[in-house]
Amino acid sequence: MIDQREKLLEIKDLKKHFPMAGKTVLKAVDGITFDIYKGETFGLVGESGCGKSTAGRTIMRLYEATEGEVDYQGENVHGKKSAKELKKFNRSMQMIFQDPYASLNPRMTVKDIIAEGIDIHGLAKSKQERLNLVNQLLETVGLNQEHGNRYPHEFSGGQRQRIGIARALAVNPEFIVADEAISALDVSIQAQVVNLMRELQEERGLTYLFIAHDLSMVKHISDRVGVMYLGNMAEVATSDDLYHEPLHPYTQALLSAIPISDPEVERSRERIIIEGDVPSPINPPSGCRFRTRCPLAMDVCAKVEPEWQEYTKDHWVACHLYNDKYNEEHKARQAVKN
Ligand SMILES: Nc1ncnc2c1ncn2[C@@H]1O[C@H](COP(=O)(O)OP(=O)(O)OP(=O)(O)O)[C@@H](O)[C@H]1O
Repeated sequence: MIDQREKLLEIKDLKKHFPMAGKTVLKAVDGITFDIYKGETFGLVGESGCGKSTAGRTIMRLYEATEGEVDYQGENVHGKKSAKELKKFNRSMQMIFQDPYASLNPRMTVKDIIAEGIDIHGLAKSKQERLNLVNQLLETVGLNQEHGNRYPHEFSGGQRQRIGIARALAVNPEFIVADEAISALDVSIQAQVVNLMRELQEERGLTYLFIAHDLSMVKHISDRVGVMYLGNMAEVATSDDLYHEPLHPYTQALLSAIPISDPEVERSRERIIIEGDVPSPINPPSGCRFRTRCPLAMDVCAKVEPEWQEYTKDHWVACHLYNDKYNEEHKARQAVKN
């Protein structure tokens, strides 16, 4: 089953650097490599500022890549394209934002907001067809026709997110980047929006890149999860593997911070505290970027950047602990401790 998956996107050593004052450069995304399979939900997590949104936007071509490739069904979206090809990409990939209020034009009716993509891509032949499409979309996301004549401020956060989803669906995309799409909503509303997104995924075969800062949020939604740290990918695995057998010390620390409802288990488990703040992406640490906060850092971690390797099937990690050449030092230290 797993080997029949079709790659929708191949992200290859993707970099997005922002030029700052003088000659300084902010390395928001600094060489990430992973695939997204057709029909799956890929969760992307990490602390604030680690580059998740920038990665999502660069994958969608909202930002030009500094280096690397994003192959969408085998074609590099950052390569040279004709206007027609660009339009095709823009239609295939849509984005849902964290704050639907900020991303919905307050002066436009919901009907016109949803119809924007339909107009741009000429998907309706008449006014009536346009209206029919909008009404269908409103129903698809659990709103009704009458809502189309209202303005964004008349809706709750959850309803606004539904409008954002309807707007994204209007052009029949294959791939949707949901950037912290449910983070600002109440927990019960989050569940409703997630259920809607799941239903839409099943009905339309959608592929999601689901960005969130919180591992517990993506746990139930994602087929696979990528953990980012300071512009790099630390680990990618299936949700099950990531939650049950996390390899990277950063993932282990993030997971240990998720509260468990069973007080007995909660009391007995070991919490891994990550000391200090995330270093600056303008001047990231040498070698492994996590080493300044890593409880298991070895001498080599300051000198050599860890290789991105598939350690076990479908489980990728960038950490010297999983490289036989270097982990002798770790084993020796563990032996002394025990
Ligand atoms: N347009 C920009 N120009 C300059 N720097 C930027 C720009 N966008 C993001 N950054 C910087 O790039 C780094 C990564 O930001 P990004 O928003 O991608 O992180 P994130 O993981 O999505 O964080 P958050 O969850 O807080 O949105 C941060 O240091 C941020 O300040």
